[in-house]
Amino acid sequence: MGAPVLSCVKKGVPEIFMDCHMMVEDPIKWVPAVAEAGGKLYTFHLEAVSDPLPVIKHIHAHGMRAGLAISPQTPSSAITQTAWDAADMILVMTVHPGKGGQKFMPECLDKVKELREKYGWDKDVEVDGGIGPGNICQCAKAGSNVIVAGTSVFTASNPSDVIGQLRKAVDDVIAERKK
Ligand SMILES: O=C(CO)[C@@H](O)[C@H](O)COP(=O)(O)O
Repeated sequence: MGAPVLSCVKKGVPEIFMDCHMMVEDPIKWVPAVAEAGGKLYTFHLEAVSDPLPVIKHIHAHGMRAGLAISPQTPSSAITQTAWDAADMILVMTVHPGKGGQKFMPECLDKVKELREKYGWDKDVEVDGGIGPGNICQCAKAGSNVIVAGTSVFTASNPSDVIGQLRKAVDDVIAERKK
């Protein structure tokens, strides 16, 4: 899905917040087009760049929030303090990026825990891949507060009920942590 599709979605739903996960080789290249199309959060892969900071600066200069993603093979230690401070969100993939419908990899949640222990709660930590009502509590307890769910929502007989369950699990953990 590229910028032309984003433009059409934005036209149909003007108030939409488009979180754009860019699984591309040269992420800096697509920043202007995605911003122009109405993207609000531009997430790119750490594995695709030698230094994430220039890309993050470019994203911010185009008026978007910047997300930094790590794939299952990349350790949490690859997210440096500088990268954490510069990004608005870290995405910890819980499947190998590429397609929906894959099996959730629970071991990836250790990285969410490590990031929270090391850096705290001043940034969003998103998880993506194989997530649904059956594993959302694990994700939320590990420290993720932004959830991507495809198959579990789109194949549900009542998608809004599934979304409600995902939201509640995250909200409950956040409320518990604030006590
Ligand atoms: O882009 C990706 C994986 O590459 C994800 O966004 C998935 O598409 C999420 O779908 P499910 O894993 O929830 O089916």
